[in-house]
Amino acid sequence: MSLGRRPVVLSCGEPAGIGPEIAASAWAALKDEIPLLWLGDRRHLPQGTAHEVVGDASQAAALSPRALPVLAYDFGGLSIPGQPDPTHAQHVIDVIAAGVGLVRDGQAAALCTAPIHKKALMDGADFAFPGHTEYLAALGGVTDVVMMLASDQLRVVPATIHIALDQVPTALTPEKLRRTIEITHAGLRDRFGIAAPRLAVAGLNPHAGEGGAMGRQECDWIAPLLDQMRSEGFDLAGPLPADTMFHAAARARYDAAVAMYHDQALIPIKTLDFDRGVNVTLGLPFVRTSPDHGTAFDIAGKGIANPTSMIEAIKTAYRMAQST
Ligand SMILES: NC(=O)c1ccc[n+]([C@@H]2O[C@H](COP(=O)([O-])OP(=O)(O)OC[C@H]3O[C@@H](n4cnc5c(N)ncnc54)[C@H](O)[C@@H]3O)[C@@H](O)[C@H]2O)c1
Ligand SMILES: N[C@H](C(=O)O)[C@H](O)COP(=O)(O)O
Repeated sequence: MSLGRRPVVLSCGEPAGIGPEIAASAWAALKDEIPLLWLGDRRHLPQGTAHEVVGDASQAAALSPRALPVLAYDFGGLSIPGQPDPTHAQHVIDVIAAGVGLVRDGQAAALCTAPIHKKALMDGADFAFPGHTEYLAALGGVTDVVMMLASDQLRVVPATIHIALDQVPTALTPEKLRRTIEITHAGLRDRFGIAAPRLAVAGLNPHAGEGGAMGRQECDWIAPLLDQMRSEGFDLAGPLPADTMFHAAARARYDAAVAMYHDQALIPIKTLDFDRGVNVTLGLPFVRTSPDHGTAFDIAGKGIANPTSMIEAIKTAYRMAQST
Protein backbone atom coordinates (compact mmCIF):
# COMPACT_ATOMS: atom_id res chain seq x y z
CA MET A 1 0.00 0.00 0.00
CA SER A 2 1.35 3.47 -0.80
CA LEU A 3 2.14 5.67 2.17
CA GLY A 4 -0.58 8.08 1.09
CA ARG A 5 -3.27 5.44 1.67
CA ARG A 6 -2.05 4.27 5.03
CA PRO A 7 -4.19 5.71 7.82
CA VAL A 8 -3.24 7.92 10.69
CA VAL A 9 -3.96 5.89 13.81
CA LEU A 10 -5.94 7.69 16.51
CA SER A 11 -5.59 6.26 20.00
CA CYS A 12 -8.74 6.77 22.05
CA GLY A 13 -7.04 8.40 25.04
CA GLU A 14 -8.98 8.69 28.30
CA PRO A 15 -12.56 7.64 27.47
CA ALA A 16 -14.00 9.86 30.21
CA GLY A 17 -12.40 12.89 28.57
CA ILE A 18 -13.06 14.65 25.28
CA GLY A 19 -10.86 12.27 23.23
CA PRO A 20 -13.64 10.20 21.63
CA GLU A 21 -15.74 13.24 20.68
CA ILE A 22 -12.87 15.21 19.14
CA ALA A 23 -11.82 12.09 17.20
CA ALA A 24 -15.36 11.82 15.80
CA SER A 25 -15.40 15.53 14.91
CA ALA A 26 -11.95 15.33 13.34
CA TRP A 27 -13.06 12.39 11.21
CA ALA A 28 -16.06 14.40 9.97
CA ALA A 29 -13.75 17.27 9.03
CA LEU A 30 -11.04 15.19 7.38
CA LYS A 31 -12.83 12.13 5.97
CA ASP A 32 -12.22 13.05 2.33
CA GLU A 33 -8.65 14.12 2.93
CA ILE A 34 -6.88 11.78 5.35
CA PRO A 35 -7.63 8.11 6.09
CA LEU A 36 -8.05 7.51 9.81
CA LEU A 37 -8.22 4.47 12.05
CA TRP A 38 -9.59 4.89 15.58
CA LEU A 39 -8.46 2.45 18.25
CA GLY A 40 -10.77 2.11 21.22
CA ASP A 41 -14.07 0.84 22.58
CA ARG A 42 -16.74 1.92 20.09
CA ARG A 43 -19.26 2.37 22.94
CA HIS A 44 -17.20 5.41 24.01
CA LEU A 45 -17.79 7.29 20.75
CA PRO A 46 -20.56 9.90 20.83
CA GLN A 47 -23.96 8.46 20.00
CA GLY A 48 -24.66 8.66 16.29
CA THR A 49 -21.02 8.68 15.19
CA ALA A 50 -20.87 7.03 11.77
CA HIS A 51 -18.34 4.28 12.32
CA GLU A 52 -17.56 0.74 11.19
CA VAL A 53 -15.41 -1.91 12.78
CA VAL A 54 -12.56 -3.11 10.56
CA GLY A 55 -10.46 -6.25 10.85
CA ASP A 56 -7.19 -4.58 10.05
CA ALA A 57 -5.61 -1.27 9.05
CA SER A 58 -5.64 -2.02 5.33
CA GLN A 59 -9.45 -1.53 5.25
CA ALA A 60 -9.30 1.99 6.68
CA ALA A 61 -8.52 4.02 3.56
CA ALA A 62 -11.48 2.76 1.50
CA LEU A 63 -13.91 3.09 4.39
CA SER A 64 -12.79 6.43 5.83
CA PRO A 65 -14.86 8.69 3.51
CA ARG A 66 -18.08 6.90 4.64
CA ALA A 67 -17.51 6.07 8.28
CA LEU A 68 -14.87 6.31 10.97
CA PRO A 69 -12.91 3.04 10.75
CA VAL A 70 -12.61 1.48 14.20
CA LEU A 71 -10.22 -1.21 15.38
CA ALA A 72 -12.36 -2.37 18.24
CA TYR A 73 -11.27 -2.95 21.83
CA ASP A 74 -13.48 -4.09 24.66
CA PHE A 75 -12.86 -1.97 27.74
CA GLY A 76 -15.55 -3.85 29.63
CA GLY A 77 -18.16 -1.14 29.83
CA LEU A 78 -19.43 2.34 29.12
CA SER A 79 -17.62 5.45 30.22
CA ILE A 80 -19.04 8.29 32.30
CA PRO A 81 -17.88 11.73 31.11
CA GLY A 82 -15.56 13.34 33.64
CA GLN A 83 -15.19 10.19 35.74
CA PRO A 84 -12.26 8.00 34.73
CA ASP A 85 -12.86 4.33 35.42
CA PRO A 86 -9.80 2.59 36.92
CA THR A 87 -10.69 -0.60 35.05
CA HIS A 88 -10.21 1.25 31.75
CA ALA A 89 -6.69 2.43 32.54
CA GLN A 90 -4.76 -0.59 31.29
CA HIS A 91 -6.84 -0.66 28.09
CA VAL A 92 -5.96 3.00 27.44
CA ILE A 93 -2.27 2.14 27.79
CA ASP A 94 -2.60 -0.97 25.60
CA VAL A 95 -4.29 1.01 22.83
CA ILE A 96 -1.34 3.41 22.68
CA ALA A 97 1.08 0.48 22.40
CA ALA A 98 -1.09 -1.11 19.70
CA GLY A 99 -1.09 2.15 17.74
CA VAL A 100 2.69 2.30 17.92
CA GLY A 101 2.83 -1.30 16.71
CA LEU A 102 0.70 -0.49 13.65
CA VAL A 103 2.92 2.43 12.69
CA ARG A 104 6.17 0.62 13.34
CA ASP A 105 5.25 -2.40 11.25
CA GLY A 106 4.19 -0.19 8.36
CA GLN A 107 0.40 -0.66 8.49
CA ALA A 108 -0.23 2.95 9.44
CA ALA A 109 1.45 6.19 8.49
CA ALA A 110 1.58 7.90 11.87
CA LEU A 111 0.11 7.98 15.37
CA CYS A 112 -2.02 10.80 16.74
CA THR A 113 -2.86 10.32 20.42
CA ALA A 114 -5.92 11.71 22.16
CA PRO A 115 -5.27 13.03 25.67
CA ILE A 116 -4.71 10.71 28.58
CA HIS A 117 -5.26 11.53 32.22
CA LYS A 118 -1.87 10.74 33.71
CA LYS A 119 -3.04 10.32 37.28
CA ALA A 120 -5.96 8.09 36.25
CA LEU A 121 -3.51 5.77 34.51
CA MET A 122 -1.12 5.81 37.46
CA ASP A 123 -3.94 5.09 39.92
CA GLY A 124 -5.71 2.54 37.73
CA ALA A 125 -2.80 0.66 36.17
CA ASP A 126 0.41 1.77 37.90
CA PHE A 127 1.40 3.52 34.68
CA ALA A 128 5.12 4.04 35.09
CA PHE A 129 5.41 7.09 32.83
CA PRO A 130 4.44 10.72 33.44
CA GLY A 131 3.10 11.15 29.90
CA HIS A 132 2.87 9.78 26.38
CA THR A 133 6.23 11.31 25.52
CA GLU A 134 8.17 9.17 27.97
CA TYR A 135 6.06 6.05 27.27
CA LEU A 136 6.56 6.41 23.53
CA ALA A 137 10.31 6.80 24.02
CA ALA A 138 10.31 3.49 25.87
CA LEU A 139 8.16 1.82 23.20
CA GLY A 140 10.40 3.26 20.50
CA GLY A 141 13.54 2.03 22.23
CA VAL A 142 15.13 5.47 22.47
CA THR A 143 16.47 7.34 25.48
CA ASP A 144 16.27 10.93 24.33
CA VAL A 145 13.13 12.46 22.86
CA VAL A 146 11.90 16.02 22.61
CA MET A 147 8.37 17.27 23.28
CA MET A 148 7.67 20.09 20.82
CA LEU A 149 4.49 22.15 20.83
CA ALA A 150 4.02 23.80 17.50
CA SER A 151 1.64 26.21 15.81
CA ASP A 152 1.89 28.74 13.01
CA GLN A 153 2.91 31.35 15.56
CA LEU A 154 5.46 29.56 17.70
CA ARG A 155 7.34 26.32 18.28
CA VAL A 156 8.55 25.52 21.79
CA VAL A 157 10.54 22.72 23.35
CA PRO A 158 11.11 22.23 27.08
CA ALA A 159 14.48 20.62 27.88
CA THR A 160 13.00 18.98 30.97
CA ILE A 161 9.44 17.71 30.66
CA HIS A 162 7.14 16.15 33.24
CA ILE A 163 9.05 16.65 36.47
CA ALA A 164 8.46 18.71 39.57
CA LEU A 165 9.88 22.21 39.46
CA ASP A 166 12.27 21.56 42.35
CA GLN A 167 13.88 18.75 40.32
CA VAL A 168 14.57 20.94 37.29
CA PRO A 169 17.98 22.37 38.28
CA THR A 170 19.32 18.86 38.90
CA ALA A 171 17.76 17.21 35.85
CA LEU A 172 18.90 20.01 33.56
CA THR A 173 22.44 19.01 32.58
CA PRO A 174 24.71 20.07 29.72
CA GLU A 175 24.16 16.64 28.13
CA LYS A 176 20.36 16.98 28.34
CA LEU A 177 20.37 20.49 26.89
CA ARG A 178 22.77 19.47 24.13
CA ARG A 179 20.60 16.48 23.15
CA THR A 180 17.46 18.65 23.23
CA ILE A 181 19.07 21.16 20.88
CA GLU A 182 20.43 18.45 18.58
CA ILE A 183 17.08 16.59 18.33
CA THR A 184 15.14 19.83 17.84
CA HIS A 185 17.55 20.97 15.12
CA ALA A 186 17.29 17.60 13.31
CA GLY A 187 13.49 17.56 13.68
CA LEU A 188 13.07 21.04 12.23
CA ARG A 189 15.30 20.13 9.33
CA ASP A 190 13.97 16.63 8.59
CA ARG A 191 10.31 16.87 9.64
CA PHE A 192 9.50 20.54 9.13
CA GLY A 193 11.64 21.21 6.03
CA ILE A 194 13.66 24.05 7.56
CA ALA A 195 17.09 23.81 5.97
CA ALA A 196 18.99 25.92 8.50
CA PRO A 197 17.02 26.00 11.76
CA ARG A 198 17.45 28.99 14.09
CA LEU A 199 16.98 28.24 17.77
CA ALA A 200 16.57 30.60 20.69
CA VAL A 201 17.50 29.16 24.09
CA ALA A 202 16.03 30.49 27.33
CA GLY A 203 17.92 30.90 30.54
CA LEU A 204 16.81 29.05 33.64
CA ASN A 205 16.76 31.97 36.05
CA PRO A 206 15.08 35.38 35.99
CA HIS A 207 16.84 37.70 33.53
CA ALA A 208 18.89 34.68 32.39
CA GLY A 209 20.78 34.95 35.66
CA GLU A 210 21.65 38.67 35.30
CA GLY A 211 25.37 37.94 35.07
CA GLY A 212 25.30 35.63 38.09
CA ALA A 213 23.32 37.96 40.35
CA MET A 214 20.17 35.78 40.10
CA GLY A 215 21.52 32.29 39.53
CA ARG A 216 24.71 30.82 38.17
CA GLN A 217 23.68 28.11 35.68
CA GLU A 218 23.80 30.53 32.74
CA CYS A 219 27.39 31.69 33.40
CA ASP A 220 28.65 28.36 34.70
CA TRP A 221 27.56 26.11 31.84
CA ILE A 222 24.60 27.17 29.67
CA ALA A 223 26.40 30.05 27.89
CA PRO A 224 29.62 28.03 27.44
CA LEU A 225 27.62 25.11 26.01
CA LEU A 226 25.83 27.38 23.54
CA ASP A 227 29.19 28.93 22.53
CA GLN A 228 30.59 25.47 21.94
CA MET A 229 27.57 24.41 19.87
CA ARG A 230 27.69 27.65 17.85
CA SER A 231 31.30 26.78 17.00
CA GLU A 232 29.96 23.42 15.74
CA GLY A 233 27.60 25.22 13.35
CA PHE A 234 24.32 25.48 15.27
CA ASP A 235 22.46 28.77 14.84
CA LEU A 236 21.66 29.56 18.48
CA ALA A 237 20.67 32.68 20.34
CA GLY A 238 20.86 32.75 24.12
CA PRO A 239 20.69 32.15 26.90
CA LEU A 240 17.87 34.69 26.70
CA PRO A 241 15.65 36.04 29.49
CA ALA A 242 12.52 33.90 29.10
CA ASP A 243 10.10 36.73 29.78
CA THR A 244 11.12 38.75 26.73
CA MET A 245 11.70 36.08 24.10
CA PHE A 246 8.09 35.35 23.16
CA HIS A 247 6.75 38.71 21.94
CA ALA A 248 6.04 38.99 18.22
CA ALA A 249 9.28 40.66 17.13
CA ALA A 250 11.37 38.21 19.17
CA ARG A 251 9.49 35.21 17.75
CA ALA A 252 10.31 36.32 14.22
CA ARG A 253 14.02 35.70 14.92
CA TYR A 254 13.85 31.95 15.52
CA ASP A 255 12.21 28.74 14.31
CA ALA A 256 11.89 27.18 17.75
CA ALA A 257 12.43 28.25 21.33
CA VAL A 258 14.20 25.85 23.69
CA ALA A 259 13.01 26.39 27.24
CA MET A 260 14.34 24.88 30.43
CA TYR A 261 11.15 23.48 31.91
CA HIS A 262 7.57 22.57 31.03
CA ASP A 263 5.64 25.73 31.85
CA GLN A 264 8.33 28.10 30.58
CA ALA A 265 7.72 26.56 27.16
CA LEU A 266 4.02 25.73 27.23
CA ILE A 267 2.52 28.87 28.76
CA PRO A 268 3.45 31.06 25.79
CA ILE A 269 2.13 28.70 23.12
CA LYS A 270 -1.07 27.78 24.95
CA THR A 271 -1.69 31.49 25.55
CA LEU A 272 -1.05 32.43 21.95
CA ASP A 273 -2.64 29.50 20.17
CA PHE A 274 -4.44 27.02 22.44
CA ASP A 275 -6.91 26.07 19.72
CA ARG A 276 -4.34 25.25 17.07
CA GLY A 277 -1.29 24.01 18.97
CA VAL A 278 0.06 20.55 18.18
CA ASN A 279 2.24 18.37 20.36
CA VAL A 280 4.93 16.57 18.32
CA THR A 281 7.39 14.06 19.73
CA LEU A 282 10.76 14.38 18.00
CA GLY A 283 13.47 11.73 18.19
CA LEU A 284 11.16 8.70 17.87
CA PRO A 285 11.56 6.13 15.09
CA PHE A 286 7.97 6.93 14.02
CA VAL A 287 5.71 9.97 13.69
CA ARG A 288 3.56 10.94 16.69
CA THR A 289 1.46 14.02 17.28
CA SER A 290 -1.30 15.00 19.70
CA PRO A 291 -3.55 17.97 20.39
CA ASP A 292 -2.07 20.49 22.81
CA HIS A 293 -4.89 20.22 25.34
CA GLY A 294 -5.82 17.64 27.92
CA THR A 295 -8.83 15.52 28.81
CA ALA A 296 -11.04 18.51 29.67
CA PHE A 297 -13.22 16.57 32.12
CA ASP A 298 -15.23 19.73 32.84
CA ILE A 299 -16.74 19.73 29.34
CA ALA A 300 -16.52 16.04 28.37
CA GLY A 301 -19.69 14.58 26.89
CA LYS A 302 -21.33 17.97 26.37
CA GLY A 303 -20.57 18.16 22.66
CA ILE A 304 -18.83 21.52 22.98
CA ALA A 305 -15.16 20.47 22.76
CA ASN A 306 -13.26 22.29 20.05
CA PRO A 307 -11.68 19.71 17.68
CA THR A 308 -9.34 22.18 15.94
CA SER A 309 -6.17 21.16 17.78
CA MET A 310 -6.95 17.48 17.09
CA ILE A 311 -7.54 18.26 13.41
CA GLU A 312 -4.26 20.17 13.23
CA ALA A 313 -2.49 17.31 15.00
CA ILE A 314 -3.79 14.79 12.45
CA LYS A 315 -2.83 17.01 9.53
CA THR A 316 0.63 17.55 10.98
CA ALA A 317 1.12 13.81 11.52
CA TYR A 318 0.05 13.02 7.97
CA ARG A 319 2.30 15.71 6.52
CA MET A 320 5.27 14.61 8.62
CA ALA A 321 4.76 11.00 7.56
CA GLN A 322 4.92 12.04 3.90
CA SER A 323 8.29 13.66 4.55
CA THR A 324 9.95 10.47 5.85
N1 LIG B 1 -1.59 14.83 25.21
C1 LIG B 1 -2.06 14.52 26.42
O1 LIG B 1 -2.26 13.37 26.74
C2 LIG B 1 -2.38 15.63 27.40
C3 LIG B 1 -2.09 16.97 27.12
C4 LIG B 1 -2.36 17.95 28.10
C5 LIG B 1 -2.92 17.57 29.32
N2 LIG B 1 -3.17 16.24 29.53
C6 LIG B 1 -3.81 15.79 30.77
O2 LIG B 1 -5.15 16.23 30.78
C7 LIG B 1 -5.60 16.32 32.13
C8 LIG B 1 -6.32 17.64 32.34
O3 LIG B 1 -5.39 18.69 32.15
P1 LIG B 1 -5.72 20.23 32.33
O4 LIG B 1 -7.00 20.38 33.08
O5 LIG B 1 -4.50 20.88 32.82
O6 LIG B 1 -5.89 20.78 30.86
P2 LIG B 1 -7.05 20.63 29.79
O7 LIG B 1 -6.44 21.03 28.50
O8 LIG B 1 -7.69 19.30 29.85
O9 LIG B 1 -8.16 21.70 30.21
C9 LIG B 1 -7.85 23.07 30.46
C10 LIG B 1 -9.07 23.94 30.15
O10 LIG B 1 -9.20 24.04 28.73
C11 LIG B 1 -10.47 23.57 28.30
N3 LIG B 1 -10.28 22.80 27.07
C12 LIG B 1 -9.31 21.86 26.85
N4 LIG B 1 -9.43 21.35 25.63
C13 LIG B 1 -10.49 21.95 25.06
C14 LIG B 1 -11.14 21.82 23.79
N5 LIG B 1 -10.70 20.98 22.83
N6 LIG B 1 -12.23 22.59 23.55
C15 LIG B 1 -12.68 23.46 24.47
N7 LIG B 1 -12.11 23.63 25.70
C16 LIG B 1 -11.04 22.88 25.99
C17 LIG B 1 -10.98 22.68 29.42
O11 LIG B 1 -12.39 22.59 29.41
C18 LIG B 1 -10.40 23.36 30.64
O12 LIG B 1 -11.24 24.39 31.06
C19 LIG B 1 -4.36 16.12 33.00
O13 LIG B 1 -4.32 14.79 33.44
C20 LIG B 1 -3.21 16.34 32.04
O14 LIG B 1 -2.05 15.63 32.38
C21 LIG B 1 -2.93 15.28 28.60
N1 LIG C 1 2.86 18.24 28.68
C1 LIG C 1 1.83 18.27 27.70
C2 LIG C 1 0.93 19.44 27.86
O1 LIG C 1 0.84 19.96 28.96
O2 LIG C 1 0.28 19.80 26.89
C3 LIG C 1 0.95 17.11 27.85
O3 LIG C 1 0.78 16.78 29.19
C4 LIG C 1 1.16 16.01 26.95
O4 LIG C 1 2.21 15.24 27.25
P1 LIG C 1 2.32 13.82 26.56
O5 LIG C 1 2.14 14.02 25.11
O6 LIG C 1 3.68 13.41 26.94
O7 LIG C 1 1.27 12.98 27.19
